[in-house]
Amino acid sequence: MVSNLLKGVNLYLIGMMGVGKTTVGRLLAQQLGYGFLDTDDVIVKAARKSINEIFADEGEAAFRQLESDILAQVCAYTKLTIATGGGIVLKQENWGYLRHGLIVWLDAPVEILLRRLAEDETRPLLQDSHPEDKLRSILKQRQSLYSQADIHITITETETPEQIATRILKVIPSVLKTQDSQQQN
Ligand SMILES: Nc1ncnc2c1ncn2[C@@H]1O[C@H](COP(=O)(O)OP(=O)(O)O)[C@@H](O)[C@H]1O
Ligand SMILES: O=C(O)C1=C[C@@H](OP(=O)(O)O)[C@@H](O)[C@H](O)C1
Ligand SMILES: [Mg+2]
Repeated sequence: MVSNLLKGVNLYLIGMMGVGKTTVGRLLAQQLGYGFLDTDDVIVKAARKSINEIFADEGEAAFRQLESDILAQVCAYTKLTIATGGGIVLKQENWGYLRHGLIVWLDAPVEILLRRLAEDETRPLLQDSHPEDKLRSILKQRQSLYSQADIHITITETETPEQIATRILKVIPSVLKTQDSQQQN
């Protein structure tokens, strides 16, 4: 069982908006018998405002601070799957928190992200006249940061959230083995 191997270590899902962190994270938590948290949800509940409202009223920098505060608090707990917001990788200090757990990068071509988010109005950074260009420039800025994850999963158009969760669970043992052997050296 993967959950026995993990010994309560948290899983953090990172990656671009629309890739499925929230959807797949919830399934992974169920399959592992873990709790599930989404940093955006925690922020919305605490602020009693939508992400759009926080960006509009307080600005992106204030949102990023709330995001870091949440991350600092959740890493005190174990047995959690945490879906992060796509921009969590931007702050260097966040990596110190993410590294408490196993970091999974969900990656997808921009075309897929764009199709999924075409009708979506809840991502303030995409409320732009050229959402495709915006997504490409955000990805360019973040790609090297996402690539610091422990696990890289590139999803395809037709893969269901269940199939993606299963694929992640399959690769976890090999990553844990590598980390164990690094610690012994
Ligand atoms: N594997 C998938 N196949 C099809 N649609 C998906 C898949 N994963 C997520 N979605 C859909 O894509 C949108 C974005 O998913 P979400 O989990 O909110 O992504 P993120 O948290 O990474 O922004 C949602 O409408 C969700 O239902
Ligand atoms: O990529 C980003 O900067 C953001 C991604 C969003 O979360 P999802 O990645 O869950 O869409 C949310 O945190 C906010 O709109 C900013
Ligand atoms: Mg999300």
